[in-house]
Amino acid sequence: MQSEVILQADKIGKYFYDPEKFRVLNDISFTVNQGEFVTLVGKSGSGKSTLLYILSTMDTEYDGTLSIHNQQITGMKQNSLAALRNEKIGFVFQFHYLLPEFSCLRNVMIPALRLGRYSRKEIEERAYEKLKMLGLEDQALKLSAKLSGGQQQRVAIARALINDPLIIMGDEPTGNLDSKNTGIVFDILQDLAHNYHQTIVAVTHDNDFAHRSDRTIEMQDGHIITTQKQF
Ligand SMILES: Nc1ncnc2c1ncn2[C@@H]1O[C@H](COP(=O)(O)OP(=O)(O)OP(=O)(O)O)[C@@H](O)[C@H]1O
Repeated sequence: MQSEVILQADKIGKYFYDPEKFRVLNDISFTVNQGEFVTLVGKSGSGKSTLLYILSTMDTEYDGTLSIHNQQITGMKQNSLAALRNEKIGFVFQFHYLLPEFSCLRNVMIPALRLGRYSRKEIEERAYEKLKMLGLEDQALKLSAKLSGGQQQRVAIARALINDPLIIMGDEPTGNLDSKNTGIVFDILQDLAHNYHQTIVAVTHDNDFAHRSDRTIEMQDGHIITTQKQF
């Protein structure tokens, strides 16, 4: 069965001024299919975060075109983009950005409350389901600040999943974790991709993490230099 294309970047380019104009991304083209777990790697300064920011629809100043699930994103108005982002993209960052005064359940509910598609009761049930999927059902009512770093990152993954996003974007999702928790978070992401067809694109500096993903896209000086399947 042919997988659907979830993300398509076509000749993405970007300039910064520092203070002279310089090209930070040049002619970046690739596609990501449903259920693929792709990592973006490359030396510091190669343009990974800049690219992820564009792919996440947060930066709209670039050349080329970006499509998500065959919908052209480039040129969309900011308010439509914000709605699309909340509904279709889940984010997992290096730092979990959970609200410490709220329970884990409440933290996970937030993007769904913002989306406004489900009743509060349904949202609560969905949030509980996602926490259960990540082995955190016993922690649901605890304050997020009371959890360990690894558990907090799993709550952040549950929050990223609450609206059943088309794609999860990770910006160093294990950058703040020890090796044991890195392994746990990697296994969760891989399970989501392989068993739930969740599409994932993550920037990482962790070679081991990258080598275990389905495909690495390596960047150098704003170009893609290799894109290789991992076996
Ligand atoms: N807002 C900005 N204004 C000017 N230059 C910038 C800006 N943001 C990033 N840069 C420059 O663009 C280049 C790419 O930066 P980027 O953060 O995308 O790299 P990266 O590969 O993610 O690096 P790291 O691995 O260190 O996070 C670098 O030379 C950086 O200094």
